Amino acid sequence: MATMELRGLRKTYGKTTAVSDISVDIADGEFFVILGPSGAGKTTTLKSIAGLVDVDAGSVHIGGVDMTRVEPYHRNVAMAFESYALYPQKTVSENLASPLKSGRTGKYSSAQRGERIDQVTTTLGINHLLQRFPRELSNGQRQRVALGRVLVRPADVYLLDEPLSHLDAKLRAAMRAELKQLGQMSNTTTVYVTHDYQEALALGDRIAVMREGELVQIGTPQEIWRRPADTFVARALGQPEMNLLDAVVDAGDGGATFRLGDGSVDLAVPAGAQVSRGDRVRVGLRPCDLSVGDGSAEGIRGRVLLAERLGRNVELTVQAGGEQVVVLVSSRSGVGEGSEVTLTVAPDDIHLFAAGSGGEDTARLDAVRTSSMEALA
Ligand SMILES: Nc1ncnc2c1ncn2[C@@H]1O[C@H](COP(=O)(O)OP(=O)(O)OP(=O)(O)O)[C@@H](O)[C@H]1O
Repeated sequence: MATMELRGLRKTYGKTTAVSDISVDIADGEFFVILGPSGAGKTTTLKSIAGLVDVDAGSVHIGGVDMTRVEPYHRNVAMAFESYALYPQKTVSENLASPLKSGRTGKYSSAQRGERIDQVTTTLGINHLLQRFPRELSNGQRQRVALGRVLVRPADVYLLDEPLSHLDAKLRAAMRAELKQLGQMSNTTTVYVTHDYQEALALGDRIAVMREGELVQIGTPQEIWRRPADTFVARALGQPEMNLLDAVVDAGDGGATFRLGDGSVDLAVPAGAQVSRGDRVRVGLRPCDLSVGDGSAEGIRGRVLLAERLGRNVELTVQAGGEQVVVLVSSRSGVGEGSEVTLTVAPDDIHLFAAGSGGEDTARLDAVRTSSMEALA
């Protein structure tokens, strides 16, 4: 257990800046998730904490101690990689026991080792595999054993790099719950890297969204979901992605009207957004926040172009003015292709971003710095 402070971390590889300026305080026992697309710098950040890369600038403090130039072995940090390294000639049981026999963990009695292995194997659902050799495991099983090898070892900090990436969707969802429970039980500070927003929302005490080497927003799952700081964060959370519709404000101050394409839509301006008549904006609407009524109701009028079944839901693509709006409805709603519909949304679910040209990401107009960002300032 330990607090962790990262200050101004920077790592470049030739002309590539993998991590450009990362600062964050992570609390003792916190489950901290870094969410970002491929190449954002997530793994480099973890390796910087573990001491597996030499940072060009900045510092890493663990438990209040400056670890920036300390050898990885002396940091008391355990890291799980996406690739799953196991000893091929040892059984699963022996693979799990070996981290407890070496170095600073060598002090554990065999009873304590047994207890620890039991706890981790139960959580990861791998007790039945203990006598097998790695070659007798599926990729998903091997990944769980590799994760087990990291988690059996008591450490100040666990660094987990996409540890569920090789599991099928059902097992991933089950393991999310188990991992969360294990994190709470062991109360060990954990930094967890993923590009799966559902995993981030389910697991994180806080989430940092990363883009091109920088942390764009840090906040609780609720803060990041409710108030994404810009359109990049908004699009990173949710599948299908948030609709971003170009609009013009018809009347500012309070209940405004937006012109969407050639139609007008009454949408309340989110509290705190400074907009006036004539301003160009991007209105963000999550597909799951839109309700579909028949064409006679008030709201965004449109026609269903496409209805695609996704399990229990149907994804509708609605042509509304010059815009296409994606909506997620229950398959029982009975709305099909060609239907005339009206889309409505609760005022709280309207996100307003600055206008942009060429599709670049733009900032939230009612942006408030989240508590966690303020703590850093
Ligand atoms: N050893 C290296 N040599 C050169 N470039 C590197 C090296 N490691 C990482 N990079 C580059 O640094 C950037 C960040 O890489 P990193 O692996 O940290 O991203 P990531 O967010 O973990 O991506 P992924 O989700 O694909 O694992 C990328 O552009 C990558 O190509």
